[in-house]
Amino acid sequence: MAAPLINIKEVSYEYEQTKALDHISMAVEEGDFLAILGPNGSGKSTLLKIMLGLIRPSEGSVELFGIDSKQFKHREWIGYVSQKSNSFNSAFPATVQEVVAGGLAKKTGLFHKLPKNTAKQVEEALDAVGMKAFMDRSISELSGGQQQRVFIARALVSKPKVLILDEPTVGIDVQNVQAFYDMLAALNRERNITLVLVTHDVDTVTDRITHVACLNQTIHFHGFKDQLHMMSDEKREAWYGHSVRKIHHTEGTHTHV
Ligand SMILES: Nc1ncnc2c1ncn2[C@@H]1O[C@H](COP(=O)(O)OP(=O)(O)OP(=O)(O)O)[C@@H](O)[C@H]1O
Repeated sequence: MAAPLINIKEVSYEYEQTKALDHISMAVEEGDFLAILGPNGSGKSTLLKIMLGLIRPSEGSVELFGIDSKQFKHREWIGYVSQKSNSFNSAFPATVQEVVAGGLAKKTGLFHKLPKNTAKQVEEALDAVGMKAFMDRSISELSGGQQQRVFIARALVSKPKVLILDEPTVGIDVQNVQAFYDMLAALNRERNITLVLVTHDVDTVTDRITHVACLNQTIHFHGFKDQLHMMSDEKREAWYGHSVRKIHHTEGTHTHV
């Protein structure tokens, strides 16, 4: 069996005053569409930074594509869309295709006119997120949800195998959240991109996701999304605290907490 794309082994992480992660073990397999869920301050961003190799665990180890993360050289295999990617200066003068091409800038350097091959890659990435028609528009003219799609295209342009998204639906209105998840699901299924997304909004978990990890310093549940309702009351309480409504699974549509 192929090695997991991301394998977190007994990882703990401590900031100066705070223990953010406590002996976390979890694996992300090729083809997973995983949502990491947890309340504010539960360690979600810290876990992402560990997966991305931005910080090193205080204890434990991480393997990426079967290689110890300290030796791992193919950072371009892991794309990242940060929480703040679309909170840029709204007067930013770039076009959509320039923003997406920026995802290749490390490889190609800065350019005034896109080389032919780059232009094709940019077009493909925009097509994957349903934004090809907006190629020549100024990024500042787009809605929050459209900008988020463009930033996903920017991460996709270097053809990552895994895409990690930190709270991608923030700033997208309720009516468009489902369409946004449809787009992510198409990337997952049709383009075989493994997806890991983080959110504290449990209501955004939809049928599109295959796996769920419930994090609050430790992992309280990790498995198929359909089994989430089997989590015991004690576990749920320990995970999310007192404000949690009981998880129920309604005719295979949404999973609410
Ligand atoms: N740079 C830092 N220095 C010190 N403590 C930090 C730092 N970053 C995070 N922490 C602490 O570590 C814990 C986990 O934070 P983290 O940002 O990983 O949580 P989160 O689940 O992503 O939260 P949110 O949903 O609010 O974004 C919190 O108690 C936080 O205060």
